[in-house]
Amino acid sequence: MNTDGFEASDDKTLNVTLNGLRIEDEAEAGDSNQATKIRDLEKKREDYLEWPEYFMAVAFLSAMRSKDPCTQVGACITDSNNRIVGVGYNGMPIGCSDEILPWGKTSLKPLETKYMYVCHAEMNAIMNKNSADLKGCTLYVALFPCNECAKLIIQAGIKLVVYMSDKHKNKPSTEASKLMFNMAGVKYQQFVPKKSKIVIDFEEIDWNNMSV
Ligand SMILES: O=c1ccn([C@H]2C[C@H](O)[C@@H](COP(=O)(O)O)O2)c(=O)[nH]1
Ligand SMILES: [Zn+2]
Repeated sequence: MNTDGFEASDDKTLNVTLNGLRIEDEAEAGDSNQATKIRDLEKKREDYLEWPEYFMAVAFLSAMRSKDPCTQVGACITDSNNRIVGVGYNGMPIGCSDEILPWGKTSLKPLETKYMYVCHAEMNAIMNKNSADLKGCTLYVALFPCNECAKLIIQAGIKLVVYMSDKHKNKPSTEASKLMFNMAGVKYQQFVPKKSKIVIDFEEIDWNNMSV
């Protein structure tokens, strides 16, 4: 065996011993791509999701549950140990049929628009909490919270809001949220993704390269 842990055998098969396991490869001895690939399996991955990206991705995944035809919003609340303590997305209240309540927004009759009924993602994430309280927690959310959600966030004791888009930044509701956050000492910061894409392609998962 050479110093790389590779063993050239007579039949031109590359035999590699990793952690006591013999990995046999069809590649010719000296195939450096294959050698690099196998060596990479011994090192810690470097392209894993960092916490903020993971939590924002959970918020976006949750948004995919929303039945709102125009805007799907998701939220994810985490504690100081990086544990997820609540997730939510915009939807109709429990027991109120989302087949019957309206999803439109253009009717001149307020009762015939979704705005009268839909629970915002932030509200649902707070209500869905699985810990005793949310004091000192962080909320990851797709849109900068409206003033109603800002009140809930403050009352829940959440201390940091990480948002993706502030497309409503000129709306009075956003101004009110910021005013209240500033007064209450809730910090907010825009999320800057390090990866432009996070993809889960069930058909592309390479099970052969996983030890599960
Ligand atoms: O902070 C927010 C703001 C909005 N939402 C929800 C409420 C509605 O279901 C949609 C907004 O609908 P538009 O058609 O874009 O007016 O988003 C939320 O969950 N959180
Ligand atoms: Zn809201």
